[in-house]
Formats: sequence, structure tokens, C-alpha cells
Amino acid sequence: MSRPSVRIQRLPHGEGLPLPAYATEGAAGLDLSSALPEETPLILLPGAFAAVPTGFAIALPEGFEAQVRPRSGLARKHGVSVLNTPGTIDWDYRGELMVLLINHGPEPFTVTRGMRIAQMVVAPVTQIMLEESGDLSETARGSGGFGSTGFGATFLKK
Ligand SMILES: O=c1ccn([C@H]2C[C@H](O)[C@@H](COP(=O)(O)OP(=O)(O)OP(=O)(O)O)O2)c(=O)[nH]1
Repeated sequence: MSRPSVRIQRLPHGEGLPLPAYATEGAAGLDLSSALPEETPLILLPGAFAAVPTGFAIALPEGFEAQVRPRSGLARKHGVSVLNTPGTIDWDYRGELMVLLINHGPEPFTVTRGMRIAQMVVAPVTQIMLEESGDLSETARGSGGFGSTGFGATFLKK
């Protein structure tokens, strides 16, 4: 399958780090590593969050976005996640890819240089044109939401 090609720029403090990469043939996300200085790891106390640099910037093609998502292993083992998940990387952003890590776990968590802290999923995105209107098309749901269909098993009415 052909893959869109995306330019990536290594920033000075990303020197020596591996490029973001798919860990397996079928991985949806490229793993992002921490570009924190070797000598100053970050200690995230329980409940704390911080923006962690990755050492790279990318130029997504127009019509694409990237989502910064947690790694389930870090979440399961340590309660560490991405605060704004999924973080949105806009196609016109040329700054450093940052990961807003949060420690939901009960223990302090240390982030070291090179640690794979999140994953980045690239996906097509559609921009829309809003048309202001006095009324909207009718549907069976109407304005029902926030649990309006209940919480038990649902069966389609024939
Ligand atoms: O987890 C994230 C989220 C965002 N960004 C970068 C890329 C994105 O294109 C830019 C702006 O993000 P967003 O639109 O979510 O932030 P905002 O608070 O709306 O800021 P802005 O006014 O700059 O758009 O910040 C990251 O590096 N990591």
C-alpha cells in the first residue's frame, strides 16, 4: 500500500534519537520518544502534568492531521496518559511535536530521554463550510443525548 510521505525535521536536541516509528507492521501510530536532556529526567508526581519535547517537527500535507495518543502500556502499568488526548497536530504547524504527559498513577513517574511516551496517528481530515440556518433536518433522536437511550441493552424497534 502506498504511504503519503511526510517531511520530518530533527531539531538540535533531537540529535541521536530514533525517528518516530511504527513498532510493528500493523501499528496505527508512530511512537514518539522523549527528547528531554539525558542529565535532567522529568519526575512527574501523582496528578502532575508537563509538556515533553520530542526533538522533531513535521510538515503534514494539507488535508491531514496527526493525533497524539497515550501508549496503553504506560497507562496500564503506571497510570500515565496524555492530558489532552488526542492532541491535535494541525497540518500547518511547523513547531516541535510536544506531548502533554499526565501522571494519573499513585507513584511518581520518571520520564527519561529516549523513552517512548506516546504515539502519533496520522489521518485524513475534512474541513467543512458552515451554513447558518434557522432550522435543521429532523431525526428520530432529535436533541436527545447524554444517556437519553438508557444504559441497558438496546434493541432496534422494527
Ligand atoms: O498534543 C499536542 C497538541 C498540539 N500540539 C501543537 C500542534 C498543534 O498544531 C498546535 C496547536 O494545538 P491546538 O490547536 O490543540 O492548540 P490551541 O490551544 O488551540 O492553540 P492555537 O491557538 O495555537 O491553535 O500545538 C502539539 O505539539 N502537541
